[in-house]
Amino acid sequence: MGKGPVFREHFFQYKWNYLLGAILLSISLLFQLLIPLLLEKFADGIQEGSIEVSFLWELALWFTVVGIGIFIFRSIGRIYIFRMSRMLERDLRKELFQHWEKLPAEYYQKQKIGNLMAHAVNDVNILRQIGMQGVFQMVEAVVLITIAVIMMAATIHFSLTLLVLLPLPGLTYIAYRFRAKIQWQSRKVQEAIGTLTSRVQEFCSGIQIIKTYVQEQEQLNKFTQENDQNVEVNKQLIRSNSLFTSLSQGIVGLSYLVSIVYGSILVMQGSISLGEFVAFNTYLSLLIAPIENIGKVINLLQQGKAADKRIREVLSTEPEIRDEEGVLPIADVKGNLQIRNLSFQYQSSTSFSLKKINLTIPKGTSLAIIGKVGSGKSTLVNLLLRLYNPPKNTIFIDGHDIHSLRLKQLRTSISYVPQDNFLFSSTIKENIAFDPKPYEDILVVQAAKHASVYEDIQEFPSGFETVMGERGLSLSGGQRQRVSIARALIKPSPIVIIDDSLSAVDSKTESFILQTLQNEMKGRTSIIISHRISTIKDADQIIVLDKGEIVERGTHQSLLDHGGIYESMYMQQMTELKMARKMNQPSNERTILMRRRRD
Ligand SMILES: Nc1ncnc2c1ncn2[C@@H]1O[C@H](COP(=O)(O)OP(=O)(O)OP(=O)(O)O)[C@@H](O)[C@H]1O
Repeated sequence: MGKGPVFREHFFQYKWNYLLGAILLSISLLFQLLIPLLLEKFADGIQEGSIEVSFLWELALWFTVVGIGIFIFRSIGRIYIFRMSRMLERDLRKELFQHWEKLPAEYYQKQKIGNLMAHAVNDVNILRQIGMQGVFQMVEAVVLITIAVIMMAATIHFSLTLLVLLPLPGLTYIAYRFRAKIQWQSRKVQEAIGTLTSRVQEFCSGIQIIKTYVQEQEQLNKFTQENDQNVEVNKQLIRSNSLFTSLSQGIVGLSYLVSIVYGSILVMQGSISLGEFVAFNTYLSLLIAPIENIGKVINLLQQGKAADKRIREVLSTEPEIRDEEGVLPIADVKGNLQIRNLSFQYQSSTSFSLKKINLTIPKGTSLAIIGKVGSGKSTLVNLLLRLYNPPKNTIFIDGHDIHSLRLKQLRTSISYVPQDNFLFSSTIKENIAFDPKPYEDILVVQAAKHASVYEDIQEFPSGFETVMGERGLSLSGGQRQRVSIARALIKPSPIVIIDDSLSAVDSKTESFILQTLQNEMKGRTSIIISHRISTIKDADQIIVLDKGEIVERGTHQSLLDHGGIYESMYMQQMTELKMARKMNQPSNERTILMRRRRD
C-alpha cells in the first residue's frame, strides 16, 4: 500500500501541539489588534483637546500591557509551532535514513548521490518550512486579515475599506510569482559560488599536474568564465528582487494613497473621526505583510506538494532484499558452502555475469578464485552475501538455501574484505572494531598485528585513536587494505571472504599476511579472490573464471600440470617477477602485476 502524504501524517500526529501554538499566536495577534484602538482613542483625544495626564498614563499602561502580551504569546506560540516542525525534520530524516539502510546496493547504483542528498536536505527543508513559516503565516493571515477587515469595514467605513483593499490581492499574486523566481535564482547564485569554490579546490589539488602540463591559461579561462557566470546570476537576482520590491511597494503605496485621499475627505466631511482615520491606517499597515505572505505560503505549499511526493516515492520503495517469510532460526552456522547451477544476470545488464556455477566448499577449507577483470569474481561474492539476490536454491550454507536464512545471520556469519577498502571517518580502532559487538582493545591490537598493519598504526599521531582524514591523514592503498583485513579478522565468523585485498601490498608483506591468515583461518571456510597466483597457490581448491564460467578447477599443482589458462598466467607472472628482480626494481613488481591485471 502506498504511503499517505508525509506532512499530513506529521500534522495530524502533532495536531494538538499545532493547535495550542495557533491559539497562543492568535492571542498575541489580538493584542496587536488593540494598537489601532488605542491610537484611535489617543487621536480622538487630541482632536477633542480632552487629553489629561492621567489619560496618558493609562494609555502608556495599555501599550505596555499590549507589548508584553504580544511578546509572551507570540514567543511561546512561535516556539510551539517551530518546535513541531523541527521534530518533523528530525523524524523524517531518520525515517529516510532507516529506509535507505534497508535498500539494496543496486538501488544506490541507479541513484545519484546528489538526488539522495536533495531528498534528505532540500525536500525535508521544504516540509519543515511548511510546518514553520507556512503554519505561522497562515494563522497570522487568517486572524489578522479577518479581524482587521471586519473592524475597518464594520466599525470605521465600509466603502473606504473596499477601495483600499482592491489593489492588495495584486500583492499576493506578485509575492506568489516572484518567490519561486527569486528562490530559483538564489539557488543559481549558490551553485555559481559552489562551482567557483570547486574550481579553486581542484586548482589547489591539481597544481602539480596543471603546471607540468602548462595549463595555467586554460585554467584561468575556465575560472574567468565561471566568475562571469557568477556575476550574471547575481545580476538576475538583483533585477528580480528590485522589480519585486518596486512592484509591491507600488501596490502598497496605491492602497495608502486611496486611504489617505479618500480618508481625509471623509474626516473633513465628518463621516469618520481623526481617531478612526488613524486606526484605519494602522489596521492597513498590519494587513500588508500577511497579505503578501499568502502568496509566499501558496508557493511554499506547491513546492511542498512536490517534495512530499518525492519523499513518499523513496519511502515506498520496497527493499528487494529482505528477510523472507519462514526464515530459519539456525542456531549455529558452521560454514559448509555449496553452489548449485548458479547463473546470474544484473538487472541493468544484457548478459549473464555468472553461468552455471557448481561448487562445494566444505567447512574449514579454502577456495581461491582467479580470473580476468570482469570475469564474475566479485559477483559471486556479492551473491553469497546477498548484496544482490541470487536465484533460489542455488547457494546453500550448511544445506540451507541462503534465502531461508535471516539476512542478519547470514552476514554475521561472513567476514568480508571488499575490493574497495572503504574506511569511515572515525578512529582506526573504530574502523577495525566495526561490529555491533564491542571488542576489547587487546583484540583490536591482535587483529592489527595479524593484518600486518600494527607497526604502521603505531607511527600515526594518536595510534589507534587517530581519526581518519583528520589533519590530512590519509592511508596508503596498502595500509587501507590491511586495516580492512584487520576488520574482517577480528570478527569470529565461520566464513571469510577476501576480495582482491592484497593487491596493494608488496610480496614480503603479502606472504607474512598469508601466513597469519592461514593460522587465523583454521577451521574457517575461506574464499580468496586475487589476480596474483602467489596469493592463492596454497588454497585447497582453485577455480579459474572466464566470462562468468568456471573454465578450470583444481589445486595449484594440478592446474599447472593441466597446462591451461592458469598455467599460462603463472608463467607470465613468474617471467615478469624474474625480469623485475633482474632489473633490481622490487617495487616494479606491483606495477607490473597491476598492469597485468588491467590487461
Ligand atoms: N552492478 C552491476 N550491474 C550491472 N553489471 C555489473 C554490475 N556489477 C558487475 N557487473 C558486470 O558483471 C560482470 C562481472 O563483474 P565482476 O565485478 O563480478 O567482475 P570481477 O571478476 O570481480 O572483476 P574485477 O577483477 O575487476 O573485480 C562484468 O561484466 C561487469 O560489467
